[in-house]
Amino acid sequence: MTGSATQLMRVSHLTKRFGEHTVLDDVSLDVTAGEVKGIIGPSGAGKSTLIRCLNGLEPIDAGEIWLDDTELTARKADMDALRSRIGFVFQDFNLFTHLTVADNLMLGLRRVRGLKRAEAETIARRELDRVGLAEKWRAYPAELSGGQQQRVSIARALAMQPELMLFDEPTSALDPESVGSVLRVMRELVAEGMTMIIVSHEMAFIEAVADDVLFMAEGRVVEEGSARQIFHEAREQRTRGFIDGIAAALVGEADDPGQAR
Ligand SMILES: Nc1ncnc2c1ncn2[C@@H]1O[C@H](COP(=O)(O)OP(=O)(O)OP(=O)(O)O)[C@@H](O)[C@H]1O
Repeated sequence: MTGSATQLMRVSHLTKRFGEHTVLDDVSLDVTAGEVKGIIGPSGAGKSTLIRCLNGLEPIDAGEIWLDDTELTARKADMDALRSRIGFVFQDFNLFTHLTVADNLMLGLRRVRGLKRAEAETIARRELDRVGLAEKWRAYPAELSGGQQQRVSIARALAMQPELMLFDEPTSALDPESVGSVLRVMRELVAEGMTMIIVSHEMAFIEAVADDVLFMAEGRVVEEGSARQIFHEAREQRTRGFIDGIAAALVGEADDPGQAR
């Protein structure tokens, strides 16, 4: 790939259709190493689909996705090798429910990275400790709260030592108390300089941590800019309407304490 040495991912002119429905329409974006990119937009904008395409979970119809100098979308791409460089955190955790936390964490290390049990265990314990759940080593996912399961899922992704972490609405399935615990772990990753793409409806969090924000609607990138620009000085009417709508909804919640989170 040409361009700056610090560029980690490049997405050019990506188009994705489900049948007749064009869900992503000519989407382009660049991610530099250490950058935190937030993706926001209304329901159905294509945010989750985009992030699934970036991890090779959805085939694309046109365009290219590059990770460093390797094309993810090439027909002969080694997807296992590429995916082990990209950590993915799903909305619904996606832990294996029949495996303990320990085995969830070690599975990729042993199967994909081919590590011996002792090596895998050292890494897995370190990552579980990092998300504050060392004591849950032998627990099963069902014995954990949603927030704890999501932190295990983050630890599992981190154990593979990814260069890039993708988060697809990581807190939207959680109760309000758990949201804070997951966002705290994510803030620590930001502080450590992890490269992250975060799809989230937690606007205050995105505004606080993102270097760059993409506002999407109907499968297109409507506007991209700094958090300050998107949240306070948006150029596009569509972006302003979305941000103002959220602000109005939050004021409504504050007026009605029964609805407030
Ligand atoms: N597997 C699928 N098959 C058919 N249509 C799909 C599929 N996945 C998503 N879609 C459609 O693609 C569009 C974009 O969905 P997507 O989940 O990417 O949006 P989103 O911006 O993440 O929305 P939300 O914020 O509600 O999660 C929607 O119209 C959705 O119905």
